[in-house]
Amino acid sequence: MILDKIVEATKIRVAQEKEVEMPKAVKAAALALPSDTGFPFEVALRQQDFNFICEVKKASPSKGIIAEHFPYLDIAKEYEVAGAAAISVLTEPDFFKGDKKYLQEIASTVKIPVLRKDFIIDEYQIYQAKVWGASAILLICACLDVPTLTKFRELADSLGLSSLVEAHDEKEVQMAIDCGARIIGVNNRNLKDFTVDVQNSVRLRNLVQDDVIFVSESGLETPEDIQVLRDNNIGVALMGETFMRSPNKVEKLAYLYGPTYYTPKVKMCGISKVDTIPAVVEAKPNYMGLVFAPSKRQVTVDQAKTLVEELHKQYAKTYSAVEAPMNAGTAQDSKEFVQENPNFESIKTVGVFVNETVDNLVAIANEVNLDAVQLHGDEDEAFIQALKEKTDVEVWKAVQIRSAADAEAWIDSSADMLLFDAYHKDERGGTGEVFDWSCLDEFERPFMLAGGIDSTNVARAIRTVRPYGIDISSGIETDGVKDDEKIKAFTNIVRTIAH
Ligand SMILES: O=P(O)(O)OC[C@@H](O)[C@@H](O)c1c[nH]c2ccccc12
Repeated sequence: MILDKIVEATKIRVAQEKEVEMPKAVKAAALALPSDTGFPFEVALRQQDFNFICEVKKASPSKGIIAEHFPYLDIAKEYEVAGAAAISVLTEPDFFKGDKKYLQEIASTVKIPVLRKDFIIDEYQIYQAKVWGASAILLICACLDVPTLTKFRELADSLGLSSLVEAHDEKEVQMAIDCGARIIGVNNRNLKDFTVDVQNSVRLRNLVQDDVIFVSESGLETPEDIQVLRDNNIGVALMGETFMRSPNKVEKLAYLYGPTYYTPKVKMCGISKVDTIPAVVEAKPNYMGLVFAPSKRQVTVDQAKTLVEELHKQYAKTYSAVEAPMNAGTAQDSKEFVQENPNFESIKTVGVFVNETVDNLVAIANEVNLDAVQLHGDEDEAFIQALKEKTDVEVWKAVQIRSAADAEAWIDSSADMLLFDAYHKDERGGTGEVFDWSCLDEFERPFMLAGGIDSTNVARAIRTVRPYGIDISSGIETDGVKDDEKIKAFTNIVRTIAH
């Protein structure tokens, strides 16, 4: 049986590895690392909607070589961009052509948690996983007894590593439960004869309580497969081969998720140079943000005026010729055309302010021709109401989020839009920090999501938070300067995943 062979080979491998790196040293290195990790692997798998663990796998005993060309780091980065919740990396060398360096490099490159996929039979391998940067390990019920599973899970816990405990049948699911697993994976592939049956995880789902994370593993290929899992109360899929064989993993994951049924608005914020306008016009976000408050992206009223004029001029030049009908001769015709063609909707401009007076806000909004003002300071509800009496431009309120209550406090605000950002005790925004989006799970009002959004997390932001819109600033910059390529890449990702 293949599993026995793999376990035998693993024993030999571990013995050899212990010769090279002394168990004592590996253990000490693991213990020197922080154990208060917050178990990011589990947090990731508990996000709203459905979550994918995408696997980096060069070969397998059942399929032979899966990826001749194996740019493992690019594959992992693409998984992250695509919106994977976590990445699984094979480190088993003899049957799966894995390598510890794949895990080490991937874990130090991506921000999402990484699982060490191997045949763990010795505590030594758990310390290794920690040292190499994993957030989780795999424990296979077919290789270990319950006392050992328990011991290994507890060791992993003490290091801040999560354990995905893998089962294949009723008996093994019971073993997983008995060892106290918080994550149980049911393998659809029988490791004894390689047969695959996607229904296997569905069949065993009800044996496991709802507070345990349940993962369906192996042999998953189509959106229909994923739908079957969803319909059966399974929220996580672990997939390797299907992704490894897909040339475009962002498209593949979007296809497996299915339509988002909406497209979030995009606001590109902190535009401060005329040079950036062509890229903005080309990307066609819904909003362009100009920062009037003190910031490295601050613009003066005059600069803002020039930027807005330039935006409107270049926008008209780029799109009107192509999209407006030939007979849109009169101003009235063009206006009607614009009204009837939502795609033609121009890019609106939003000014960002901190504790500015009502009079100044009104004056600047008029002079610069802003469509909205976004208040990032201590402005309260009374201030917003006073401002709304003096102007027709939209009033947006930015709120820093530490808890669900911070958002809930604004649910009845008269602000036209709320924008949620990371909390910072000194800064008013644009720090590039991501906050705990689950604070917004129960929030029932449209909002813009801000705070450290970039190409690597926007897919997850859209799928898990479903915000009315996305606000991006540092995520489209390189070294503090807006980057045309990042603007383009970000726009492409949003278009690929949201439809
Ligand atoms: O490539 P697939 O069919 O999507 O399967 C991925 C993963 O489930 C599979 O690689 C796997 C499941 N359990 C394992 C244990 C060891 C090695 C590999 C595995």
